[in-house]
Amino acid sequence: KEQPTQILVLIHSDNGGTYKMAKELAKGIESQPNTKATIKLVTTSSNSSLSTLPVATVEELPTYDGIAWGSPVYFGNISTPMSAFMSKTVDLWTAHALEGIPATVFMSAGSGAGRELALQAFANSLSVHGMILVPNGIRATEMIDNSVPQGNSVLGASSLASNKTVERPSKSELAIVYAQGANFAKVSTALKGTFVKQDIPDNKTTAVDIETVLKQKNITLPIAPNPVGNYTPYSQAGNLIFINQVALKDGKILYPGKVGVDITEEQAKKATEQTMLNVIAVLKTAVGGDLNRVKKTVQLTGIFNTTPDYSQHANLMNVASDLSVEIFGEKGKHARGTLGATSIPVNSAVEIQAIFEIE
Ligand SMILES: Cc1cc2nc3c(=O)[nH]c(=O)nc-3n(C[C@H](O)[C@H](O)[C@H](O)COP(=O)(O)O)c2cc1C
Repeated sequence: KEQPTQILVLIHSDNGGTYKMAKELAKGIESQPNTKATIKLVTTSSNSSLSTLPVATVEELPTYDGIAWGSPVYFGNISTPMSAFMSKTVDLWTAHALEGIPATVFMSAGSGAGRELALQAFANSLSVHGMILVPNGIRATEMIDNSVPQGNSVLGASSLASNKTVERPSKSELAIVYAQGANFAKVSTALKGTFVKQDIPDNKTTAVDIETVLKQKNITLPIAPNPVGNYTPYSQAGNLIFINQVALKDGKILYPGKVGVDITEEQAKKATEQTMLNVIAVLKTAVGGDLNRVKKTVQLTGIFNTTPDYSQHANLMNVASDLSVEIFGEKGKHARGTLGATSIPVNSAVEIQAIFEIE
């Protein structure tokens, strides 16, 4: 049997409107023989009900037979996270990697103000990549209920999410996006094999999605602790992020005290792990939720509450270093310092100071 036509439905969605459209588009795609639609986000959604959706990497885009792009309308344009994702595709553009791949666009708007401008703006970016734009024309408009406002557009489906005369996306809007998906699948299948799948230069092809790594390794990030003084949870200077954390867990210090006196080394390691998870939770806030933007762990400094004769700081700190490498791979390798202190704020056994480079 021939390989199925693989179509990526690539979206940004925070309130879920774009996602509902994406699901219907995917149904339309899969209504066609031997086609498969995969919905992925450009970045983790702020909506917890979408938190299980996978996040796409830029590098995987040229591996599909077609890409359907979906975004909320932001001021008559594509949304900021969609735009940020698009900005990461320069290497693909240089490599002509998306040339000739079919693309189609759909959007969730609020009032609908500027939505056709926004759909067109989407198409502008995709034209720069030389993708084959597949507009929707007046497909399925004969099925729409004209007694309520509808988000139909010849460029691609849209939804008037804040017009609540009917539930949104409305049945009519869903019918249009379904028809768009079905047509897009036909075009993608027809054009399969007419474009050369490119290898992407440099080692970026091996990039892994950090959220997937966290899930695979069963690592749950805590909620980033709030500052308790006149300072910020992180500070950014250029592309560098500076973070300092102690072993706070749910508002209390995990295993407080002096290593070897109040707590065992095993407990100190648990405290170190918690501290490093706090660091990464804050880092996630610093990169707007997208840990794939972390380019490098630059340096980690571990300060431990120890007796004057203690010498196994490195052992304790390995927990934090291992976690960095486990999560970020090669990019997680770093320079490191460790030292002992007679006391640490709020009687934490450990404090970690961290510096990361981000893109
Ligand atoms: C910063 C910002 C700008 C927006 N600008 C527009 C706009 O120009 N026109 C419009 O119709 N809706 C606008 N909206 C509303 C969103 O497009 C709308 O809520 C959309 O349905 C959200 O999609 P989602 O449910 O997938 O997150 C804007 C929303 C935000 C947050």
